[in-house]
Amino acid sequence: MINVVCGIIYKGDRIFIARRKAGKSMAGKWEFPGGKVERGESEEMALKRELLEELGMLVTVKNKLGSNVHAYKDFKINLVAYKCDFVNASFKLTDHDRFEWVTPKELLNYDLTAADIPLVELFV
Ligand SMILES: Nc1nc2c([nH]c(=O)n2[C@H]2C[C@H](O)[C@@H](COP(=O)(O)OP(=O)(O)OP(=O)(O)O)O2)c(=O)[nH]1
Repeated sequence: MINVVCGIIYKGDRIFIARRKAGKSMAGKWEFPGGKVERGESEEMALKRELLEELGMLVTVKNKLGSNVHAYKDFKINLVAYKCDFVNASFKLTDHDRFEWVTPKELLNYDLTAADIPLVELFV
């Protein structure tokens, strides 16, 4: 099982989502950004590190919203979601090719990764 942490990043009433770029696994799918938790790292540390690396983004990590275990064809992930408040960002994208700030209701209009869809119910 792979432990992945992602941020439900709020700016006012909108949430940040980003599209995985060509060449990545699940290219073209939208996600809540984040990444794999490394050995010795807390989930909060991993999330802050990944957001800085992938988006040049600084957030305040708040409470854990929930998690979802999803079995893809080749691997299984435990995707843990934390509520975050946006602070600032350079938006220099390394792993994504688009991003949007959307209302919770708009989220399901995007082609999210399969693991993300049950998470949406936690905050819509
Ligand atoms: N960050 C993030 N990853 C997600 C979400 N939903 C989902 O299935 N994933 C998957 C995609 C990846 O298999 C894994 C996250 O790893 P990652 O994107 O940090 O992977 P990586 O940099 O090592 O690159 P790659 O091997 O996936 O190409 O979790 C999500 O909402 N956010």
